[in-house]
Amino acid sequence: MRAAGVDALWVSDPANVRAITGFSSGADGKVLVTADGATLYTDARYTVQAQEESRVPQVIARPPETYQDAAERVKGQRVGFEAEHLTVAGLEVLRDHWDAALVPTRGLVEGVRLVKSPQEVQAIREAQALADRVFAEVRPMIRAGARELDVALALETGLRRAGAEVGFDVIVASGPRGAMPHGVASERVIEDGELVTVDFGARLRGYHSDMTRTVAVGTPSEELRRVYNAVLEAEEAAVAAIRPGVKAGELDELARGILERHGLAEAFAHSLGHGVGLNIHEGPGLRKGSEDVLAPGMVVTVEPGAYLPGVGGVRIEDLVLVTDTGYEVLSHSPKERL
Ligand SMILES: CSCC[C@H](N)C(=O)N1CCC[C@H]1C(=O)O
Repeated sequence: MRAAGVDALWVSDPANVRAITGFSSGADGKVLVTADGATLYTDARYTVQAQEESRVPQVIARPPETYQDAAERVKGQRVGFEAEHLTVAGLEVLRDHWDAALVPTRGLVEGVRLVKSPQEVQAIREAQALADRVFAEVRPMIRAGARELDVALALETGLRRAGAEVGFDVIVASGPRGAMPHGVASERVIEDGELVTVDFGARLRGYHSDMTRTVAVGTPSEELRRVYNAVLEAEEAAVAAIRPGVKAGELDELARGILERHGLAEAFAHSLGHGVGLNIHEGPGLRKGSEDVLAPGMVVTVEPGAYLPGVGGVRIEDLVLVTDTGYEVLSHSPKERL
Protein backbone atom coordinates (compact mmCIF):
# COMPACT_ATOMS: atom_id res chain seq x y z
CA MET A 1 0.00 0.00 0.00
CA ARG A 2 2.88 2.37 0.81
CA ALA A 3 4.43 1.71 -2.62
CA ALA A 4 1.05 2.41 -4.22
CA GLY A 5 0.88 5.72 -2.35
CA VAL A 6 -2.26 4.98 -0.33
CA ASP A 7 -2.99 5.18 3.42
CA ALA A 8 -5.96 2.84 3.25
CA LEU A 9 -7.46 0.30 0.85
CA TRP A 10 -11.13 -0.43 0.10
CA VAL A 11 -11.33 -4.08 -0.97
CA SER A 12 -14.37 -5.09 -3.00
CA ASP A 13 -13.24 -8.16 -4.96
CA PRO A 14 -14.89 -11.24 -3.34
CA ALA A 15 -11.75 -13.42 -3.49
CA ASN A 16 -9.65 -10.65 -1.99
CA VAL A 17 -12.21 -10.12 0.79
CA ARG A 18 -12.01 -13.83 1.55
CA ALA A 19 -8.21 -13.91 1.36
CA ILE A 20 -7.85 -11.11 3.93
CA THR A 21 -10.60 -12.13 6.33
CA GLY A 22 -11.38 -15.82 5.83
CA PHE A 23 -15.08 -14.83 5.41
CA SER A 24 -16.42 -17.28 2.84
CA SER A 25 -19.25 -15.09 1.45
CA GLY A 26 -16.83 -12.56 0.01
CA ALA A 27 -19.39 -11.36 -2.53
CA ASP A 28 -21.46 -9.97 0.35
CA GLY A 29 -18.56 -8.34 2.14
CA LYS A 30 -16.10 -5.47 1.79
CA VAL A 31 -12.89 -4.81 3.67
CA LEU A 32 -11.32 -1.55 4.74
CA VAL A 33 -7.58 -1.85 5.40
CA THR A 34 -6.03 1.09 7.27
CA ALA A 35 -2.82 1.59 9.25
CA ASP A 36 -4.75 0.25 12.28
CA GLY A 37 -5.68 -3.06 10.61
CA ALA A 38 -8.51 -4.52 8.56
CA THR A 39 -12.27 -4.36 9.16
CA LEU A 40 -14.85 -6.60 7.50
CA TYR A 41 -18.16 -4.99 6.52
CA THR A 42 -21.09 -7.31 5.95
CA ASP A 43 -24.78 -7.35 6.80
CA ALA A 44 -26.99 -9.04 9.39
CA ARG A 45 -27.58 -12.13 7.26
CA TYR A 46 -23.99 -13.02 8.09
CA THR A 47 -23.61 -11.97 11.75
CA VAL A 48 -22.99 -15.51 13.02
CA GLN A 49 -21.02 -16.65 9.97
CA ALA A 50 -18.75 -13.60 10.08
CA GLN A 51 -18.09 -14.13 13.80
CA GLU A 52 -17.22 -17.76 13.13
CA GLU A 53 -15.06 -17.24 10.05
CA SER A 54 -13.49 -13.80 10.11
CA ARG A 55 -10.03 -13.28 11.58
CA VAL A 56 -10.54 -9.49 11.54
CA PRO A 57 -13.11 -7.33 13.42
CA GLN A 58 -16.53 -7.05 11.79
CA VAL A 59 -19.03 -4.24 11.34
CA ILE A 60 -22.55 -5.45 10.62
CA ALA A 61 -24.30 -2.78 8.57
CA ARG A 62 -26.07 -2.17 5.30
CA PRO A 63 -25.38 0.67 2.89
CA PRO A 64 -25.47 3.62 3.48
CA GLU A 65 -24.42 2.88 7.11
CA THR A 66 -21.51 0.80 5.78
CA TYR A 67 -20.07 3.82 3.97
CA GLN A 68 -20.88 6.20 6.83
CA ASP A 69 -19.00 4.04 9.32
CA ALA A 70 -16.00 3.77 6.99
CA ALA A 71 -16.14 7.54 6.31
CA GLU A 72 -15.01 8.25 9.88
CA ARG A 73 -11.97 6.04 9.44
CA VAL A 74 -10.80 7.38 6.05
CA LYS A 75 -11.40 11.13 6.55
CA GLY A 76 -8.64 13.14 4.85
CA GLN A 77 -6.74 10.03 3.70
CA ARG A 78 -5.66 8.70 0.34
CA VAL A 79 -7.81 5.60 -0.10
CA GLY A 80 -7.03 3.02 -2.75
CA PHE A 81 -9.84 1.16 -4.50
CA GLU A 82 -9.56 -1.91 -6.72
CA ALA A 83 -9.78 -0.44 -10.21
CA GLU A 84 -10.22 -3.86 -11.80
CA HIS A 85 -13.20 -4.76 -9.61
CA LEU A 86 -15.08 -1.70 -8.33
CA THR A 87 -17.91 -0.70 -10.64
CA VAL A 88 -18.38 2.90 -11.78
CA ALA A 89 -21.53 3.02 -9.62
CA GLY A 90 -19.55 1.68 -6.65
CA LEU A 91 -16.96 4.42 -7.07
CA GLU A 92 -19.68 7.10 -7.24
CA VAL A 93 -21.07 5.87 -3.92
CA LEU A 94 -17.65 6.15 -2.28
CA ARG A 95 -17.25 9.69 -3.71
CA ASP A 96 -20.67 10.67 -2.32
CA HIS A 97 -19.90 9.45 1.19
CA TRP A 98 -16.21 10.01 1.83
CA ASP A 99 -14.12 13.08 2.40
CA ALA A 100 -11.05 11.29 1.03
CA ALA A 101 -8.86 11.15 -2.11
CA LEU A 102 -9.80 8.01 -4.03
CA VAL A 103 -6.87 6.38 -5.82
CA PRO A 104 -7.16 3.52 -8.36
CA THR A 105 -4.91 0.55 -7.51
CA ARG A 106 -4.28 -2.72 -9.32
CA GLY A 107 -3.33 -6.15 -8.02
CA LEU A 108 -2.33 -5.21 -4.46
CA VAL A 109 -4.07 -8.11 -2.72
CA GLU A 110 -3.63 -10.37 -5.77
CA GLY A 111 0.12 -9.82 -5.42
CA VAL A 112 0.03 -11.19 -1.88
CA ARG A 113 -2.10 -14.13 -3.05
CA LEU A 114 0.49 -15.30 -5.62
CA VAL A 115 2.38 -17.36 -3.03
CA LYS A 116 0.17 -19.73 -1.10
CA SER A 117 0.50 -20.46 2.64
CA PRO A 118 0.93 -24.11 3.70
CA GLN A 119 -2.79 -24.20 4.63
CA GLU A 120 -3.77 -22.92 1.20
CA VAL A 121 -1.51 -25.46 -0.52
CA GLN A 122 -3.09 -28.18 1.62
CA ALA A 123 -6.60 -27.18 0.52
CA ILE A 124 -5.55 -27.21 -3.16
CA ARG A 125 -3.75 -30.53 -2.71
CA GLU A 126 -6.86 -32.10 -1.13
CA ALA A 127 -9.13 -30.63 -3.82
CA GLN A 128 -6.95 -32.16 -6.54
CA ALA A 129 -6.67 -35.54 -4.77
CA LEU A 130 -10.45 -35.65 -4.57
CA ALA A 131 -10.75 -34.74 -8.28
CA ASP A 132 -8.27 -37.51 -9.16
CA ARG A 133 -10.39 -40.06 -7.26
CA VAL A 134 -13.57 -38.90 -8.99
CA PHE A 135 -11.89 -39.02 -12.40
CA ALA A 136 -10.79 -42.63 -11.79
CA GLU A 137 -14.40 -43.54 -10.97
CA VAL A 138 -15.83 -41.81 -14.04
CA ARG A 139 -13.12 -42.72 -16.59
CA PRO A 140 -14.83 -46.04 -17.61
CA MET A 141 -17.94 -44.05 -18.64
CA ILE A 142 -16.00 -42.27 -21.39
CA ARG A 143 -16.80 -44.61 -24.25
CA ALA A 144 -18.67 -44.75 -27.52
CA GLY A 145 -22.40 -44.18 -26.99
CA ALA A 146 -22.09 -42.01 -23.87
CA ARG A 147 -23.30 -38.39 -23.92
CA GLU A 148 -20.82 -35.69 -22.93
CA LEU A 149 -23.44 -34.34 -20.51
CA ASP A 150 -23.65 -37.64 -18.65
CA VAL A 151 -19.88 -37.76 -18.21
CA ALA A 152 -19.97 -34.19 -16.83
CA LEU A 153 -22.88 -35.00 -14.54
CA ALA A 154 -21.04 -38.03 -13.13
CA LEU A 155 -17.99 -35.86 -12.42
CA GLU A 156 -20.13 -33.19 -10.77
CA THR A 157 -22.01 -35.73 -8.65
CA GLY A 158 -18.74 -37.37 -7.61
CA LEU A 159 -17.29 -34.04 -6.51
CA ARG A 160 -20.42 -33.09 -4.55
CA ARG A 161 -20.65 -36.50 -2.89
CA ALA A 162 -17.04 -36.20 -1.79
CA GLY A 163 -17.86 -32.91 -0.06
CA ALA A 164 -16.47 -30.49 -2.63
CA GLU A 165 -18.10 -27.95 -4.91
CA VAL A 166 -17.84 -28.00 -8.69
CA GLY A 167 -15.03 -25.53 -9.43
CA PHE A 168 -16.25 -24.44 -12.88
CA ASP A 169 -18.47 -25.66 -15.73
CA VAL A 170 -17.13 -29.09 -16.65
CA ILE A 171 -15.57 -29.26 -20.11
CA VAL A 172 -16.22 -32.49 -22.00
CA ALA A 173 -15.41 -31.93 -25.68
CA SER A 174 -15.50 -34.98 -27.92
CA GLY A 175 -14.60 -35.44 -31.58
CA PRO A 176 -14.76 -32.17 -33.55
CA ARG A 177 -15.98 -30.34 -30.41
CA GLY A 178 -12.47 -30.90 -29.07
CA ALA A 179 -11.45 -27.91 -31.21
CA MET A 180 -13.22 -25.66 -28.66
CA PRO A 181 -10.90 -24.99 -25.70
CA HIS A 182 -13.93 -24.15 -23.51
CA GLY A 183 -16.29 -26.75 -24.98
CA VAL A 184 -18.54 -27.33 -21.97
CA ALA A 185 -20.37 -30.66 -22.05
CA SER A 186 -23.18 -30.90 -24.62
CA GLU A 187 -25.73 -33.54 -25.63
CA ARG A 188 -23.30 -34.90 -28.21
CA VAL A 189 -22.82 -38.68 -28.17
CA ILE A 190 -19.20 -39.83 -28.11
CA GLU A 191 -18.16 -41.99 -31.08
CA ASP A 192 -15.57 -44.69 -31.61
CA GLY A 193 -12.14 -43.43 -32.73
CA GLU A 194 -12.53 -40.02 -31.08
CA LEU A 195 -10.48 -38.05 -28.60
CA VAL A 196 -12.40 -36.60 -25.64
CA THR A 197 -11.03 -33.64 -23.68
CA VAL A 198 -12.16 -33.52 -20.05
CA ASP A 199 -11.26 -30.44 -18.00
CA PHE A 200 -12.70 -30.08 -14.52
CA GLY A 201 -11.91 -29.07 -10.97
CA ALA A 202 -13.07 -29.25 -7.39
CA ARG A 203 -13.42 -26.36 -4.97
CA LEU A 204 -12.64 -27.18 -1.35
CA ARG A 205 -12.66 -24.62 1.48
CA GLY A 206 -12.74 -22.02 -1.30
CA TYR A 207 -9.65 -23.34 -3.12
CA HIS A 208 -9.68 -24.81 -6.62
CA SER A 209 -8.09 -27.71 -8.41
CA ASP A 210 -7.73 -27.83 -12.20
CA MET A 211 -6.79 -30.73 -14.47
CA THR A 212 -7.35 -31.81 -18.07
CA ARG A 213 -7.01 -35.23 -19.58
CA THR A 214 -7.64 -36.09 -23.22
CA VAL A 215 -8.72 -39.69 -23.56
CA ALA A 216 -8.93 -41.91 -26.61
CA VAL A 217 -12.08 -43.91 -27.37
CA GLY A 218 -11.07 -46.86 -29.52
CA THR A 219 -8.22 -46.09 -31.88
CA PRO A 220 -8.02 -42.49 -33.08
CA SER A 221 -6.55 -41.60 -36.49
CA GLU A 222 -2.81 -41.28 -36.97
CA GLU A 223 -3.20 -37.50 -37.26
CA LEU A 224 -4.95 -37.26 -33.89
CA ARG A 225 -2.34 -39.47 -32.25
CA ARG A 226 0.43 -37.33 -33.71
CA VAL A 227 -1.20 -34.18 -32.30
CA TYR A 228 -1.76 -35.88 -28.93
CA ASN A 229 1.88 -36.90 -28.63
CA ALA A 230 3.10 -33.42 -29.59
CA VAL A 231 0.94 -31.83 -26.87
CA LEU A 232 2.12 -34.42 -24.34
CA GLU A 233 5.76 -33.67 -25.22
CA ALA A 234 5.17 -29.92 -24.76
CA GLU A 235 3.33 -30.45 -21.48
CA GLU A 236 5.97 -32.71 -19.95
CA ALA A 237 8.83 -30.45 -21.05
CA ALA A 238 7.16 -27.35 -19.55
CA VAL A 239 6.43 -29.12 -16.25
CA ALA A 240 10.02 -30.36 -16.04
CA ALA A 241 11.31 -26.80 -16.48
CA ILE A 242 9.42 -25.44 -13.46
CA ARG A 243 11.59 -24.13 -10.64
CA PRO A 244 11.88 -20.96 -8.56
CA GLY A 245 13.36 -18.05 -10.50
CA VAL A 246 12.04 -19.09 -13.90
CA LYS A 247 10.02 -16.48 -15.78
CA ALA A 248 6.49 -17.68 -16.51
CA GLY A 249 6.82 -16.33 -20.06
CA GLU A 250 9.80 -18.62 -20.70
CA LEU A 251 7.71 -21.70 -19.89
CA ASP A 252 5.09 -20.60 -22.39
CA GLU A 253 7.83 -20.05 -24.97
CA LEU A 254 9.25 -23.53 -24.34
CA ALA A 255 5.92 -25.31 -24.84
CA ARG A 256 5.02 -23.11 -27.82
CA GLY A 257 8.39 -23.86 -29.44
CA ILE A 258 7.80 -27.62 -29.22
CA LEU A 259 4.33 -27.33 -30.73
CA GLU A 260 5.74 -25.07 -33.45
CA ARG A 261 8.29 -27.74 -34.37
CA HIS A 262 5.36 -30.13 -34.81
CA GLY A 263 3.60 -27.62 -37.08
CA LEU A 264 1.03 -26.79 -34.40
CA ALA A 265 1.93 -23.18 -33.53
CA GLU A 266 -1.36 -21.81 -34.87
CA ALA A 267 -3.32 -24.59 -33.21
CA PHE A 268 -2.16 -23.61 -29.69
CA ALA A 269 -4.78 -20.92 -29.23
CA HIS A 270 -4.28 -19.88 -25.60
CA SER A 271 -1.66 -19.34 -22.93
CA LEU A 272 0.26 -22.19 -21.30
CA GLY A 273 -1.29 -21.82 -17.86
CA HIS A 274 -2.21 -19.74 -14.84
CA GLY A 275 -2.08 -19.63 -11.09
CA VAL A 276 -4.85 -21.36 -9.15
CA GLY A 277 -6.24 -20.56 -5.71
CA LEU A 278 -9.38 -18.83 -4.47
CA ASN A 279 -10.02 -18.10 -8.16
CA ILE A 280 -9.65 -20.68 -10.88
CA HIS A 281 -7.66 -18.13 -12.88
CA GLU A 282 -5.20 -15.98 -10.99
CA GLY A 283 -1.54 -15.01 -11.14
CA PRO A 284 1.08 -15.84 -12.14
CA GLY A 285 0.19 -15.83 -15.85
CA LEU A 286 2.09 -18.49 -17.81
CA ARG A 287 1.67 -16.62 -21.07
CA LYS A 288 3.74 -15.12 -23.85
CA GLY A 289 5.89 -12.26 -22.56
CA SER A 290 4.89 -12.74 -18.90
CA GLU A 291 7.55 -11.29 -16.59
CA ASP A 292 6.05 -13.07 -13.56
CA VAL A 293 8.81 -15.00 -11.81
CA LEU A 294 7.98 -18.36 -10.24
CA ALA A 295 8.55 -18.68 -6.48
CA PRO A 296 8.11 -21.50 -3.96
CA GLY A 297 4.48 -21.79 -2.85
CA MET A 298 2.96 -20.78 -6.17
CA VAL A 299 0.44 -23.24 -7.64
CA VAL A 300 0.13 -23.16 -11.42
CA THR A 301 -1.40 -25.12 -14.28
CA VAL A 302 0.54 -26.29 -17.31
CA GLU A 303 -1.99 -26.90 -20.07
CA PRO A 304 -0.84 -26.72 -23.67
CA GLY A 305 -3.41 -27.64 -26.29
CA ALA A 306 -3.87 -27.98 -30.02
CA TYR A 307 -7.22 -27.22 -31.65
CA LEU A 308 -7.99 -28.19 -35.24
CA PRO A 309 -11.38 -26.86 -36.43
CA GLY A 310 -13.48 -29.61 -38.01
CA VAL A 311 -11.09 -32.29 -36.80
CA GLY A 312 -10.77 -32.22 -33.00
CA GLY A 313 -8.42 -31.18 -30.28
CA VAL A 314 -6.12 -32.16 -27.47
CA ARG A 315 -5.31 -30.54 -24.12
CA ILE A 316 -3.27 -32.04 -21.33
CA GLU A 317 -3.08 -30.20 -18.03
CA ASP A 318 -1.38 -30.78 -14.72
CA LEU A 319 -1.60 -28.79 -11.50
CA VAL A 320 1.87 -28.04 -10.19
CA LEU A 321 3.27 -26.66 -6.93
CA VAL A 322 6.51 -24.69 -7.18
CA THR A 323 8.82 -25.99 -4.44
CA ASP A 324 12.13 -24.70 -2.99
CA THR A 325 14.10 -26.85 -5.40
CA GLY A 326 11.79 -27.40 -8.36
CA TYR A 327 8.22 -28.62 -8.58
CA GLU A 328 5.69 -31.15 -7.36
CA VAL A 329 2.89 -32.33 -9.62
CA LEU A 330 -0.33 -32.34 -7.58
CA SER A 331 -2.53 -34.02 -10.22
CA HIS A 332 -2.00 -37.76 -10.40
CA SER A 333 -4.56 -39.06 -12.90
CA PRO A 334 -2.71 -41.17 -15.48
CA LYS A 335 -1.97 -39.64 -18.89
CA GLU A 336 -2.59 -41.88 -21.86
CA ARG A 337 0.27 -42.87 -24.16
CA LEU A 338 -1.04 -43.11 -27.73
C1 LIG B 1 -13.50 -21.73 -17.35
S1 LIG B 1 -12.29 -22.41 -16.33
C2 LIG B 1 -11.26 -23.28 -17.49
C3 LIG B 1 -10.23 -24.06 -16.80
C4 LIG B 1 -9.21 -24.54 -17.78
N1 LIG B 1 -8.32 -25.50 -17.22
C5 LIG B 1 -8.41 -23.38 -18.31
O1 LIG B 1 -7.91 -22.61 -17.53
N2 LIG B 1 -8.26 -23.24 -19.64
C6 LIG B 1 -8.82 -24.07 -20.67
C7 LIG B 1 -8.39 -23.44 -21.96
C8 LIG B 1 -7.24 -22.57 -21.63
C9 LIG B 1 -7.40 -22.21 -20.19
C10 LIG B 1 -8.01 -20.82 -20.08
O2 LIG B 1 -7.25 -19.85 -20.24
O3 LIG B 1 -9.21 -20.68 -19.85
